[in-house]
Amino acid sequence: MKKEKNEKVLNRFQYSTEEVIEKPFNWKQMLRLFSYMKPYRKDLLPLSIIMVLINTGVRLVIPILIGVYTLDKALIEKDGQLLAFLVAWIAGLYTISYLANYFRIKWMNMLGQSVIYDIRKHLFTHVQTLSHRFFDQRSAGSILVRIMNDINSLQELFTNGVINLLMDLIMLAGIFIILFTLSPELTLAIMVILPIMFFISTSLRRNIRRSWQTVRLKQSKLNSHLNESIQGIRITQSFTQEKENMAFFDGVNTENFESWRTASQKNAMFRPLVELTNALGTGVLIWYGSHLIQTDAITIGVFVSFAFYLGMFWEPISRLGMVYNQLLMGMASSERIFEFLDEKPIVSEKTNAIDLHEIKGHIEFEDVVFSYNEKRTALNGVCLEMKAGQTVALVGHTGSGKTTIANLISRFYDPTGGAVKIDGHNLRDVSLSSLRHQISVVLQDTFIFSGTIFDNIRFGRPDATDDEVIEAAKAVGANGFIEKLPNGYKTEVEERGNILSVGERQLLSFARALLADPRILILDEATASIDTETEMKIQVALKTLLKGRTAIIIAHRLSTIRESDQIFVLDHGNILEQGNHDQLMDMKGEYYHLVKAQFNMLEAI
Ligand SMILES: Nc1ncnc2c1ncn2[C@@H]1O[C@H](COP(=O)(O)OP(=O)(O)OP(=O)(O)O)[C@@H](O)[C@H]1O
Repeated sequence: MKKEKNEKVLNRFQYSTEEVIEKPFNWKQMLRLFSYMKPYRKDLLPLSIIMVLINTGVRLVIPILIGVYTLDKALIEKDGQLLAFLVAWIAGLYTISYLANYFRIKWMNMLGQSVIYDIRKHLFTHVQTLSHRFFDQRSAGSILVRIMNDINSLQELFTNGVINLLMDLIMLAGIFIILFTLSPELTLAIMVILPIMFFISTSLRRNIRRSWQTVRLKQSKLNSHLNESIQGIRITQSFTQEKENMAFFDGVNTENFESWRTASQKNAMFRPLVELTNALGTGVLIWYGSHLIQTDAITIGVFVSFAFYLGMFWEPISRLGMVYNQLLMGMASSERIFEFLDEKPIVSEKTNAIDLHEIKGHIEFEDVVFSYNEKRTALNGVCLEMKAGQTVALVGHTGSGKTTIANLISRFYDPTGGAVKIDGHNLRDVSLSSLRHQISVVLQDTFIFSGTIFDNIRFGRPDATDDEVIEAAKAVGANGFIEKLPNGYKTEVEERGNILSVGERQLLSFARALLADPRILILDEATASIDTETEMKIQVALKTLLKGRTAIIIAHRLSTIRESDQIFVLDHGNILEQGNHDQLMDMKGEYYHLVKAQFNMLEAI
């Protein structure tokens, strides 16, 4: 029984994680990704490449100077002057290599960070233009993951990968050419370690990286659970679900721990294996190299140069393996990023869209049909007219289409059939910003942004002065509670405005809307019950807010409905009745029954 209960609880927590971390190489996608480097092709990119070339060239030359020239020539021939000259050159070259490396890292990091900054900005700007339908189909978390994690995983590729690839290829080619020139036999002999090195730097490393990826997935699951638990703590406590919650947490925490243990065990194998391979290479060099010295096939200087180059082998091979892995990961991440970037807003502006100047606020729905998806129609040929300056109430059962009508007026969606017109302009022909600039939407659940009360009210009109903000707050009766807050208008409120009550948040959103001074106001009245005093304040505030503009209210309060100029009664996406309160009551139809059932206050009317 207990187990069954737990299983039910576990079903509650379903976190989707985007697990595809690698994709096959795709040239077209790669070129598109690298096109983000274009703005830097005249400064950071060439500068970094020059530093790479200098650094690689210098590092390739130094072992020859040490082995072949210093040992074989200056020391064996006891040429003091040549020795001093070579030592000075080697010291100078090391300094150049150090400086070139310093600037390479500095400019490459700058290039990588700038590209990441640009991609993130591009993606965020684009996501902001997307239609509501895009957000209907995705959770905020999955969008966040793309803007943060997927772009982060490209960071290494751009910061180190791309340019290091060039450096490593030149370095490896350079080492081989020099080694072959010095001694082809010894070169072939020490090549035995190459396949092992490639194996370690690609397969083994990928295996380790996948294990770390699993750790990250487990961590994000843990994060999601923690987030949900803290957000929903009040509900958890009131339903006494702490034990079940803890059991689930324990499971995710253990998974996280186990995945970490596997990854760190694999990781621990890496370094010793690399060192073992290096030791194998050194063994071959000593064994076969000393044989070649004895047979006079090579000099001691060549032997020493070989030892230096052998030490330089690992770094480029290891990094090539890493870049390869980064490229595969970059493919998966960039595919997800491009999927968002290629998403077109469903509600788009025509190229010759009209800018609506000061509108009057006359709204018409002409035979409007709309569905969110193929399965169900939300509006079935709705015809309605709202005259400029009128207050219109939309009433009806839940799911009858009230919010949909409001959404179409703001043009968050386009109708599937028919037309929505404002002042005679079909909304399909007007520019979105000029339309939305003149409409304010006040939602039931007022969104409070983190910032001060000032910032929150000013959201609708960022250029408003402090005095204008205070005036708007006074007009809707919000000034009283704001002044009682610890820092008045400068009080910091959190993301969801937890320190404010439902009624206070409503008043704040009224002040925000009043300050924006829209021609059309869409208001989804809060359903939450609030105390009579606040209720009265809200009613008074509403009167101020509605004055002089067209207002569409998704009404839940009888007092609001009664004072409306017109009421539309909706049912399953159709307008059943329309008129003012008295007319509709006289009809004794759907409205009459709705009022009777919902408000149970007929006697009072
Ligand atoms: N984003 C959406 N995607 C798919 N279907 C939706 C979406 N929003 C609403 N619907 C569906 O469209 C129909 C009308 O919904 P709408 O939100 O307009 O109703 P409503 O009258 O405002 O209801 P409520 O009073 O509960 O807010 C409902 O069947 C609803 O399930």
